[in-house]
Amino acid sequence: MPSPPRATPPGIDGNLKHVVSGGDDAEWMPFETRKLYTNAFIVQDGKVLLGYKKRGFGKHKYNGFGGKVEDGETSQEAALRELEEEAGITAPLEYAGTLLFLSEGSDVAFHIDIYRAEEYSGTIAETDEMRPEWFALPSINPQGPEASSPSIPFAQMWDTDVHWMPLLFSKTAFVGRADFKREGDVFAPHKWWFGVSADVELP
Ligand SMILES: Nc1[nH]c(=O)nc2c1ncn2[C@H]1C[C@H](O)[C@@H](COP(=O)(O)OP(=O)(O)OP(=O)(O)O)O1
Repeated sequence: MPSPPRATPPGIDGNLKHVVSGGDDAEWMPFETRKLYTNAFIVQDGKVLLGYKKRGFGKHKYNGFGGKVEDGETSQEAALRELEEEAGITAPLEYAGTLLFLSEGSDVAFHIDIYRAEEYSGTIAETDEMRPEWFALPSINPQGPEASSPSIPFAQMWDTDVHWMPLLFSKTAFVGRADFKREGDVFAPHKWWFGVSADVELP
């Protein structure tokens, strides 16, 4: 029997409606402070641009392009700067959602504002940090040109991204939280919750 939806976790606000949640019954991890980050995705012609992270935390995973919001910057300014620094392009980024990410052993919660755009300018370029690659969305037309791109490599991404990416692709603003436990060198998801504003009609 599916378990009932969990209550909205601590640290995320608003009048929200549950979409998906899971994990074990342990408490949500406590945190002292919140650090602001960004993550940006280009979604175009049935494909999404992801970057293979070559160094740093999250190395060897595919992700959007992003990083820390610096002092004096808005999150959107940071998202534009990071997209340019990591993929060499600029884009009319629009807010798409917020993810609160916690990892065992740290009292800092990463508050990640997620952005998307359907067009970009400039030439996509590999950088020291990221190798950009296009992947076909799950809902592609098998006869379309996008079908020649590989499928999104969820097995090589942060494990809970598979739960919110459909909301990103359907342009449904979402909010969620994912707590990860440390298992040796790797981080394993232990509890997650994603939702949307209570007045949103889900596709
Ligand atoms: N798609 C994603 N799903 C997820 O669950 N957690 C993510 C995530 N993208 C980033 N995180 C978490 C993990 C990581 O600790 C933190 C910061 O992520 P980033 O890799 O974007 O930042 P960087 O350390 O590269 O920052 P900069 O050095 O400023 O570029 O946010």
